[in-house]
This record gives sequence, C-alpha cells and structure tokens, in this order.
Amino acid sequence: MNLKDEKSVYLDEVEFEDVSFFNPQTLMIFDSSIQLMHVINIAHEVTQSRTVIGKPVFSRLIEMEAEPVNVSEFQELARLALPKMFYDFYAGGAEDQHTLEENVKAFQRIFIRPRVLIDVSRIDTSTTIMGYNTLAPIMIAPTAMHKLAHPEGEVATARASANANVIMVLSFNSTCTIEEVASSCNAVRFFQLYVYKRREISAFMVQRAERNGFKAIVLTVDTPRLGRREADIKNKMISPQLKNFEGLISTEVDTDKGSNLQAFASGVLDASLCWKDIGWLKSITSLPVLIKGVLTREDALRALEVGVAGIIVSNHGARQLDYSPSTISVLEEVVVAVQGKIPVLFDGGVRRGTDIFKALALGAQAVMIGRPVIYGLAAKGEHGVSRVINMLKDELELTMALSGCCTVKDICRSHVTTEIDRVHCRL
Ligand SMILES: Cc1cc2nc3c(=O)[nH]c(=O)nc-3n(C[C@H](O)[C@H](O)[C@H](O)COP(=O)(O)O)c2cc1C
Ligand SMILES: CC(C)CC(=O)C(=O)O
Repeated sequence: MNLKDEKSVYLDEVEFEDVSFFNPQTLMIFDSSIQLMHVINIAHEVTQSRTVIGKPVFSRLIEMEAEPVNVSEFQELARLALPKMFYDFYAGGAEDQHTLEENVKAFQRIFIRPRVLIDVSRIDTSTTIMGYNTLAPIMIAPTAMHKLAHPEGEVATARASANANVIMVLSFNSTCTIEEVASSCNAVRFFQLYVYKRREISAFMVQRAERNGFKAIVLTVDTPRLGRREADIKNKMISPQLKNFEGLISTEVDTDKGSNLQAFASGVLDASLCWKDIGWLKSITSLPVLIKGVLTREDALRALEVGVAGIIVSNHGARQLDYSPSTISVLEEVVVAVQGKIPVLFDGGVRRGTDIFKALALGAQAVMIGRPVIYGLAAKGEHGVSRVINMLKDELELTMALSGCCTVKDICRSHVTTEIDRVHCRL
C-alpha cells in the first residue's frame, strides 16, 4: 500500500473529520484490495460528492503500516480500521459480556508445568485432524460475513489458511459464496451449518458444500435463537443480502428497531432442532458431521449416542448465552466423557500459543480461532490472516520448546495445572 500517494489525493479532499455516519452497507459493493482505498471508497460512495474521511482517521490508517507482534495488536488495528458497527459486531459478546471476558481470563488462571533437559532442538507442530495432516493444531473457526472486515472476504481467509496448511471452517453466513471459496484455492475445508426453519435451504447448502469438495459438516447447535448482543442492538447492525442465498431467501432485513441481524436470525433459525435431527442430517450427506457448541458431559455423551464424528467445545465466542462457562474450564469434562472415542476440538478465547498448548494439554485435538482471524483480515487482508496464523503457530512452537515437548503428542495433562488442581492440592 502506498500511503504517500494516497495521502496527496486524500488531503486535497478532506472536508469532515467524522466518519461515523457513513452507511456501512455500501462496503459490500466495493472490491478494492487495499484497505485504505477501501475505506475511502466507502466514504466517496455514500456522500457521492464529498469525502468524509478526516485527519484522525487518516493518521489511524498510517498506524496500520506497523507490523503487529501479537493478536491483541491486530485487534487494535482492526478497531482503528473498521466502522464502529462492524468492529462491535466482531468483537462483541452477549449481554454483560461476562463469558466473553472469562473465555480469555480463564486461560490466564492455568499455568504451564515445563519439563527441562529434554532435547528440543527440533519441534514439530504438525498434527492430524479428522484424518487430514495440518501444519499445526489450529483451525479457522466459522465466522460470519468476512466482507464486512475486508473486501476480499472469505476468499482472502481461505487463501491464507491454504497457504498455512490449516483447515478453514466456512460459515453458513459467509459473504463470498461456497463456490467462490472452493474455487479460490485447493485446501481441506469444512462447512458450518445452521438449520433453518426452511430445511430445504440448509439441505441445499449441505449439498453445495459436498459438491464443492468440503470435507465435513460442522453443525452449530448453540443457536436456536441469536444471543442478545447489545452493541448490535444500539448500532442497528445491518443484515446484508448474502450471495449464497440469492434466489432462495432474502437475508436483507431493514427495521429501525435494534439489530437487523437479530431480526433476520429470529425469522430463519429453527429453534425446534433437536438430537433426533442429527439422524436427518446424516441421511442427507455422506460427509462426517461434527457438532459445535457442546459444554457439558451430558451433551457429550448424547453426541456419542447419536454418532457424530466429532465434538467442538464452544460457547460461540461468548455471543450466545452469557454466564455460560468459559470453554477452557469445561474442556476436560467433555474430554473425559468422550474417552477418546471421537475427536474433541475446542474454541473460545485463544489469543496466544500458550492458550493452544493449554487446550491440547487438557485433551483438545486442535483449537479453532475466530476473532483473531477477523482482526488480521480487517487490518491487513489475506496477509493479516497469514500473520495471525503463523504468529500463533510460532508461539505454540516456542511454548513447546520451553516446556520440553517436541511434538504435539508429547503435550499431556501433566504439563498444566488448573485452578481445580490447585484446590485439590490443598485438600
Ligand atoms: C463475528 C463472529 C461471527 C461468528 N459467526 C459464526 C457463524 O456464522 N457460525 C458459527 O457457528 N459460529 C460463529 N461464530 C463463533 C465462532 O465460530 C467461534 O465459536 C468463536 O469465534 C470462538 O471464539 P474466539 O472468537 O474467541 O476465537 C462467530 C463468532 C464471531 C466473533
Ligand atoms: C449471522 C449470525 C447468525 C452469525 C453468527 O453466528 C454470529 O454472529 O455469531
């Protein structure tokens, strides 16, 4: 990105210093590949004749040239880059956001027990997930509407994942179509599914995913209704038309009352979905079915009974039920119930390689990352996503070396101490 050139164009045109009022919906129609142009274009489009980007915004964009060294720096860049409505949508959680905070804080209460005098001159982070070899036990969690973060949307995320050799789970609510993502690059990908009241739509999407080479279906089971995200209500979060659903259903909702996305979701999500429907899903696809959103031993056992191929311990990034437990605090409960019969994957609050190490030590086969990917995408497009993935992989590698683990298989329960362990020690 050549900021100096942009600057001269831009400074001539400055009229306002407030960008907060532009209509983010226009973001969907631009296809510029550089972030700065992207933001300026939106402003041009909305006001038609005037530029509404002012100095404070421009200086923020300059800051984006800095290379972040960790996920939280990417988050800050994303905050600066994005319209408030979108940043809040991505970063926010449900209600008091207690679980949102806990997802991250609970990791901080787990300590690593490093082992020394082990030859760690060679570290191998690679692993196998559902039979597929990957660079690291890291996957891309399904997150909706990547074009609100960057004009290349899910295609940029898919390319970064493919280059890094990690598995991406494409969201049912993606802004690029299943076909666009599939044809963008060769990679192992899974498809996330919501079951709509109009089941034929969900069934059609499953068939498209299958036809386009996706390798598994990830059924999200924690969203009979959308959680109450108060920032989205205040911002009147948009619900844009999604190309995947063209000719099937209108995803565009235009209400003045609160979150349009919430209004859309409440119209389409099938709240009657239950365990017996896993049978229906298995009957319409030959792909393995994983369920995403399990937090208890009871549901893990039920999942085994109905024959799913894998479980994802997840609270939807704390966007659904506030005061549900942090995911890392219940991971072991699920792992113990499953007894190694099927893979247990994990997401929620992973921001460091040490977090990945802790989740693996507690029995997860791999972790999925949600917001960090979006922050990378918003700040620096495909390059940003690559950086986030590689940063977490490098941090994991260092953690393994400093803990005496040469391979992912070497990471075991005795490498961490949890709060519960410490209570038991005192008894
Ligand atoms: C902006 C955003 C959109 C999301 N969209 C979806 C979605 O479409 N489908 C889904 O199953 N989960 C969705 N999730 C949940 C993620 O798959 C994942 O569970 C969560 O982001 C993990 O937590 P983390 O963001 O702390 O990594 C979304 C999460 C975020 C933050
Ligand atoms: C469009 C939404 C239903 C996507 C979602 O799952 C989320 O925002 O958490």
